[in-house]
Amino acid sequence: MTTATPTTPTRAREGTRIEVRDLTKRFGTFTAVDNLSFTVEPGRITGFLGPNGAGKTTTLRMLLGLVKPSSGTATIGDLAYHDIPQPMAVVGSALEATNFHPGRTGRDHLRILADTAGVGIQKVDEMLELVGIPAAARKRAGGYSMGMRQRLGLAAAMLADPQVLILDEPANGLDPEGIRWLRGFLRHLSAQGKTVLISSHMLQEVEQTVDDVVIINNGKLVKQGAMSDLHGEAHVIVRTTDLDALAGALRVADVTTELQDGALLAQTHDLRLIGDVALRAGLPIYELRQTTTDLEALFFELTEGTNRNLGDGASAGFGQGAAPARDAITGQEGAHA
Ligand SMILES: Nc1ncnc2c1ncn2[C@@H]1O[C@H](COP(=O)(O)OP(=O)(O)OP(=O)(O)O)[C@@H](O)[C@H]1O
Repeated sequence: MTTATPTTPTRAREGTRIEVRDLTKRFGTFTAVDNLSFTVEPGRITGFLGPNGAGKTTTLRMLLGLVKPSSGTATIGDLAYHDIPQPMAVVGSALEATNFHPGRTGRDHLRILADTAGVGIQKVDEMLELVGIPAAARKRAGGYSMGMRQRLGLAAAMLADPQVLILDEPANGLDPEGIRWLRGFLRHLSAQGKTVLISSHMLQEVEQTVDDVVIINNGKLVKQGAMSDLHGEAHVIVRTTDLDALAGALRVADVTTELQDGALLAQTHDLRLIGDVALRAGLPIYELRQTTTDLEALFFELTEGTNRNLGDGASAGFGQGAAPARDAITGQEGAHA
């Protein structure tokens, strides 16, 4: 049996993994990213989450070779971005939706990029079609809505059909229909085995889109895992006339319950089982539903109270974080890197 396995076919089969190991970025005395480690798997959509100023963009910029880490590594398919031979063919990224020259049409933007990436010009129209802005692409990007800029950014990222997609706040500025479209678009890509990493400062915004989450706060990892784990165990809330009688009947069916706000909270996700038990016990059902985790509350719990970007007296809501150390002139995070 031969042991010589060429690297590229193996990667193509297994997909390309993103690995962040002990990554730290200091801006002067301020630690924006603090010893961060996580992995992003191919064939899955991973949400990179954290409140404003948590260090998401800085991490993504280090992954894309735009900011030099103070220590640690960030690799894509085992290689640092600068070591990837044809990076645009491996990684597509959209970091800032506002980054387009306002006087240039969307189509011209893509043409220039296609040229740089050595991609045929026919790909430009194909991508514009794919992201749903073929008509708008003939207009100057300066007149684009935020949603249109997001779509153009996505088209640019996809031009060279990369294996890995890294998108900074791609849902920002999209209406509900746009978010639904984005979800379908990203699902399609992950189903092809592509590695998709998207950042967001709102868990709810991406909860139906992502398979996995990496949550950070103050530059540090708070949680990594499957989205389904965040939802926790499903329980059932059931309301009837005689809670004790139903609790007894459920105990016989091996379902434990506890009283909660005048209802029973049953340790199962099986609505039908509860309904059948109640029917057999001759008890009417007034309410029967699965409980769902309040993701906003969970996200708040994971990141609350300690947000370094919120000034005194500011409530720890999301979307309110100031970014005090951001470059005042360019607004670019990597400006001093
Ligand atoms: N070039 C820089 N110089 C100094 N501080 C910086 C620089 N770039 C980022 N920071 C600071 O690092 C912290 C992390 O910023 P970053 O933009 O990575 O956060 P984020 O999680 O992407 O936030 P947001 O959701 O607001 O985009 C912030 O406090 C920011 O002000």
